[in-house]
Amino acid sequence: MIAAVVVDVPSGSVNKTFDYKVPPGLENWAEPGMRVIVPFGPRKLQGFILAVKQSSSVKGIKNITEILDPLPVLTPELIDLGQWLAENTLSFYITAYQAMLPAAMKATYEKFFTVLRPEMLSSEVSVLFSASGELSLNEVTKNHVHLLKKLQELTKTGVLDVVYKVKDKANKKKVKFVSLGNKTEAEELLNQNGKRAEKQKAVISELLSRPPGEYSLQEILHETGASLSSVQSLCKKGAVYIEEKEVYRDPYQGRNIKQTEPLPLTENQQNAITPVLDSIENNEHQTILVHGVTGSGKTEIYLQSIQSVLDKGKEAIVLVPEISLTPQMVNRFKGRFGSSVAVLHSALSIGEKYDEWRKILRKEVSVVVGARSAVFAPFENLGIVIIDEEHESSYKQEDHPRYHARDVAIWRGKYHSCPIVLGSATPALETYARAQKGRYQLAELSSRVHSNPMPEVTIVDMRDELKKGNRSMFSNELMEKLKAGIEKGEQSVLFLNRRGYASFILCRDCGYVAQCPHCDISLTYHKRYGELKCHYCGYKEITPSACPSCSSEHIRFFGTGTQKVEEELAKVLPEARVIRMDVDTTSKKGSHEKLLTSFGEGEADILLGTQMIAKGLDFPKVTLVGVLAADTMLHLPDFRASEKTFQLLTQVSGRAGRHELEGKVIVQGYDVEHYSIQLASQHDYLSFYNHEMKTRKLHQYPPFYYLGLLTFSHLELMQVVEASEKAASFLSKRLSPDSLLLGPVTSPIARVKDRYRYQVMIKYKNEPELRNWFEEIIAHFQKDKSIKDLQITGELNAQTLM
Ligand SMILES: Nc1ncnc2c1ncn2[C@@H]1O[C@H](COP(=O)(O)OP(=O)(O)OP(=O)(O)O)[C@@H](O)[C@H]1O
Ligand SMILES: [Zn+2]
Repeated sequence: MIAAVVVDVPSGSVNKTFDYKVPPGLENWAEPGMRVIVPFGPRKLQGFILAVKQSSSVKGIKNITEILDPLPVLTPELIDLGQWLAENTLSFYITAYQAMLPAAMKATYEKFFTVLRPEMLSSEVSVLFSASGELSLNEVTKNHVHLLKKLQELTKTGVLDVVYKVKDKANKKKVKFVSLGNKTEAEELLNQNGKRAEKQKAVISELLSRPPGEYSLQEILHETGASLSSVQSLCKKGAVYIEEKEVYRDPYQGRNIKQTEPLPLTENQQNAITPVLDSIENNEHQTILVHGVTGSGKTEIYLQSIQSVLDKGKEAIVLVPEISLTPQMVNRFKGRFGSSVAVLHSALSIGEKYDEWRKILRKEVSVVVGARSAVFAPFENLGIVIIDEEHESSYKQEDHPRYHARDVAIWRGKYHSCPIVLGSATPALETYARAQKGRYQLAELSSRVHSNPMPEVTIVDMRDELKKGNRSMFSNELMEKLKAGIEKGEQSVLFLNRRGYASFILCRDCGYVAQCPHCDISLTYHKRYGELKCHYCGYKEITPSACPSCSSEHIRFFGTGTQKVEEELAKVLPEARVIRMDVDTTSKKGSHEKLLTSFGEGEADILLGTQMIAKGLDFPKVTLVGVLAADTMLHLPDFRASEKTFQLLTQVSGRAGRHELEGKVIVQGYDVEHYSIQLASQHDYLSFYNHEMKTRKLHQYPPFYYLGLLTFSHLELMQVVEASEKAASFLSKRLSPDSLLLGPVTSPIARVKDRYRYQVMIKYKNEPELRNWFEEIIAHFQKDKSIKDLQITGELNAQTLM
């Protein structure tokens, strides 16, 4: 039996499968989708079996060394998907497959010495080896460095061998359980006297008082105050059993989640859910855009769609943006579907993620709620994929493999003949355009569930406030409304748009701005640590007390951070109880949830925060939303700047007046005439869409054109210039007349980590060969020995130009 294996070497020359023999003992075991260890040149590497066959045309093939999985970790579907993914994102097969699995399963190797000829070992060396004849290199370098040279010699002369083993990053969690052993033995113990026996008796009585079964040893120790050794001696006497078992780490353990029943749908919801239910009923793939204003009850539509998928014995994936994967959101799914829900997001530890993922693989759950990569959940009977806030840029991975979760979902929807539901109050332009063209079905929810109107929005031009003599960061109207809210016992959300609003250090005398010495970007000020930090490479320095350029002392922190807003608030509204949510206050695990819970329980009047409070929150008492600096994102060098501004303003505004109380929104900024701000304040998605589509058409941007992007980076400027010029001229000879070639030009961020960056952009409608040309260019420079260390990334459908 022969296995075709892709190995863990991300390089163009090995981006294919290699044939290996399956040793006789393993023939009944080896299956496509399993991870294996194979010899590769002098190394042993991890790989995936993609196919098995009877014979190979390759001569002298080697044996598989080890099979790592008892069952395949990639389903046949995922094996196909990985191939498609690699080809469409210009990445290596191995990278695509690894992206589908939890990080814990990615290979890290530990080297071991093993003994081939024990009789040749001196006693000094032989004692180091474990009973199984292994000694890890790690152990040697830590504790027996002086023997390293000797061990290497022994390896050269064939006394020892070196093997590579994959280290399981997520050591399975084991827990000790205790249960009652021999009952007469135990009861007899209760009658004994003696001080030491007291604790043992307590353990016995505790176990006798409970229904027969296994109880966590830790819990029993805690309950009885007994020590581990006293339970161990009970165990020796046969009165109890101690057993160690593998358990799942459950991040949601002990949480009290209220079960919810399906709500009777409103007429609007009924209309919107119909195409979804039809698609489920008919086992027919459809992509359905649920375009519903904020608070229109999209989540209830998701929940009831999932219910009907589960009723058919199928499985569901729900994707939510990382940032809104809040406990509030998770509880809505756990509250309806209980323990059949697995949750995957980046706040979980590597081990927790691995455990959640194994529940999916073992078919112990049928619903997954997770961020982007949950789209690869290894379900085999998928009945629906729901993408909430489908316009969010976090659904695009900006690293290899550069996939968009929406594309992957639709691929899987076709494979399983099931619906893909895209939900948003502000769909991406691309998505809405497809819905208008009929490629997606459109379901509209134009009003809120509770029959209150959309909140009224007032736009305040802060230049006018300044003219009126108001120098604070809050307009008069916002102040009044905040005060009124506190008096009425209602709550407010204050949103500070941080993106594009760097807090930088500026010299008021010479205009010097502190810049990263390795990247063309200004350093961000972190008050808490008194340091300046580069968000691209992590470079840090102490905040200077005088200007490094002109020595002036008037060097000051500029820009507005949430901390500054909080300080200001304390001055002008001392009576307000404020909860601040930003990266600083939520860095500790669980703090995010704590802050939101206490806000939900009315322990604060104002929730102040950044992007992380813009979405998904549903608090009935919030009647006022204030937006500080609505316009900052408009000036980013990004053709989606207007779209992102519109989406964000709509989302934040949507937090106000979601239930019985009426909502009010105040939007502050300097460039407030901009159509994205004006139309967001009128809750007018369609006009925004039409306006923005005209702009995109005029400037030949998506969705009218795809953006192909080749980015070159190198430590030397001349190298990137030359290489990108070569690539541009190669492409210009081949592109169809309808396509546009732009560049080479410097990237919007011209240097990152000391590497200069240049890019070539292609705007195209139909260019079936583009992928091959990109691959050719990349392969060409990989082979070219005269340019070392040139990095090229290619994208066929770039989302940003950064
Ligand atoms: N049919 C219904 N009857 C009563 N209440 C409902 C119904 N459907 C939804 N709701 C409630 O209405 C509120 C708003 O719904 P939901 O949060 O799902 O809106 P949404 O469309 O997801 O909004 P957003 O886009 O702002 O997140 C929630 O508190 C939800 O429980
Ligand atoms: Zn930097």
